[in-house]
Amino acid sequence: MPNTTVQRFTEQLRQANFQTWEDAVGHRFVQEIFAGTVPQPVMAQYLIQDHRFLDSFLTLLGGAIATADTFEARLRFGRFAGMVSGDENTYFLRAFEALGVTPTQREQTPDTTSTQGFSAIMREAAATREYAAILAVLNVAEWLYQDWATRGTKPLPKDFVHAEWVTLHDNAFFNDFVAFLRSELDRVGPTQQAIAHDFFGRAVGLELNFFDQAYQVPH
Ligand SMILES: Cc1ncc(CO)c(N)n1
Repeated sequence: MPNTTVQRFTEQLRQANFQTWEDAVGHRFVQEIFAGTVPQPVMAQYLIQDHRFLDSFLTLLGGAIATADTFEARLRFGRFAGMVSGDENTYFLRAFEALGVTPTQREQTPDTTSTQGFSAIMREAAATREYAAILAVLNVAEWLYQDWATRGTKPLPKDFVHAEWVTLHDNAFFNDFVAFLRSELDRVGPTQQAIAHDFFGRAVGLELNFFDQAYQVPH
């Protein structure tokens, strides 16, 4: 019997980048987060870089608020921007404190090439003013993180720096938001396939590089 199942558009995007996606969600960093064994210099480097990622990410969310075609979508992006600017940002500040990362260290650490790459692709996606392009990057950032965070084994490590990095990406609010992002891209992506594939594929590559580059510090 012919297989007549039509895959969701977001599933097609993931399949088109399957190996890179799997390499990212199964990365050593993810394994060590669940084991509670990420070396301190690696966690510090990762979070310094990721706090900058968050800044560009908020720019992209602003683009989503501006280009979404429904009020309901704008409200959801607005609520998510509130969470990122609140709970998630305070996690970073508490983690820097616990890891002994000083403001000077944060300032003096240069951007890695993947941080620069993320900043550039998020600004590029926002500048297209194409909702599908913006959604493609948002989907990778949030869905790929939800995927690794929900695949790991419980119980979580005791240390909040490790445990909370999992729970920030595996909770009811976050899971709902990822479901919303996917349904939006399933809805608007099929008429914007080329741009959606382009941004999605590049963002998956950057996610893998981002994990790799956290280990490019002495540890
Ligand atoms: C690099 C990266 N990708 C995705 C997320 C999830 O928002 C994050 N915090 N950092």
